[in-house]
Amino acid sequence: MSETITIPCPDDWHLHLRDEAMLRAVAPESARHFARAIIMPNLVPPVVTGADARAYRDRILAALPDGRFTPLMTLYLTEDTDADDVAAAHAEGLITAVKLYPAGATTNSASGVRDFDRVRGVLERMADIGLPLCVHGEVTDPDVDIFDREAVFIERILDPIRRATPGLRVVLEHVTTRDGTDYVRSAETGLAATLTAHHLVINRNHIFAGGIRPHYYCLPIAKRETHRRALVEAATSGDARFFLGTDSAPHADAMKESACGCAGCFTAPNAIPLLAELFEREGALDRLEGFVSRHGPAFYGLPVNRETLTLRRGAPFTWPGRIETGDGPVTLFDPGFPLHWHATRNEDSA
Ligand SMILES: NC(=O)N[C@@H](CC(=O)O)C(=O)O
Ligand SMILES: [Zn+2]
Ligand SMILES: [Zn+2]
Repeated sequence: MSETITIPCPDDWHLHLRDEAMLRAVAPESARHFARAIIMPNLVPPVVTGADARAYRDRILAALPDGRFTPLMTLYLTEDTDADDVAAAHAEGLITAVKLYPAGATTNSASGVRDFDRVRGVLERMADIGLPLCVHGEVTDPDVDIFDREAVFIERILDPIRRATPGLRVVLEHVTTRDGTDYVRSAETGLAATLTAHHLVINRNHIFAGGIRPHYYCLPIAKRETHRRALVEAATSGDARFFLGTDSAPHADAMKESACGCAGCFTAPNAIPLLAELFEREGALDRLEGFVSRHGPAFYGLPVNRETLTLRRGAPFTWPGRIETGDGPVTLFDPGFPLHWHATRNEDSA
């Protein structure tokens, strides 16, 4: 087995960088292993207009002054989103996608969509101009069991939207179920999915192992082992419809270790070593490059990074249990097994 692998530098197709002190602490962690990332717009207040996206992009670039990381901006879709503003932001290359949060589905989603008919015009315009829609795919109906919300969303909301807007390109974000991977495979074109590192590792038992484990709580919530296996099969299959979106979602520990803890796992620092370990265990190391470096750019119509990243297998990789931020410590995702792959971005392009 080869102990060193060099691949085009990975990209992260779903990332939360937050803002201000948290942004300054977490952005360098992503830039260590990733050349580009799709930046989620769920700030408070959200990134809704082209002007918001420009200002946020500038704050991100100010936090990463060496120019080696490109933020790919998104707009937060609301019922009042202006299709012309979206089209103008796309035309000037300011945004790469629009993000749909069903109102109330997840962290900072209060401004999201309640009535999907009210965003029909924007979705049609996006289909016309080829701008992808990234979707948090969970229904918010409290009568639907939390473990069923993704499957029900696909049937009740996503499939009808895709049928009503045939040219719309959609990324079903952070897929957590076999229903999700099956649905993505059912479409020949125009549909893809991101998979996180943490959902490839934990199932729902991990959240309750010996007590409640707030650092394994994220949305969509981890599902049964059979679903985790479906995600691992999709990630390691070589199918270009599946690619990495870490959904690295830092919250200060005080916000997670609380009577009503926030959802999100912070995985930016160890997602790539973790995926190398996982793909190695699955006998699929040769497919890691497609999953982290090639399938995402292919879907978004962007070039693969010319810069490379080298993975070296060695002594177990150690990372701090938490990083310090201006908002307090943030605990890193612990996969619960040792990681042996050390990743380094190379200065030279391939
Ligand atoms: N994934 C999460 O559990 N949390 C994300 C929001 C999201 O991606 O749904 C966050 O912003 O904290
Ligand atoms: Zn989400
Ligand atoms: Zn997210």
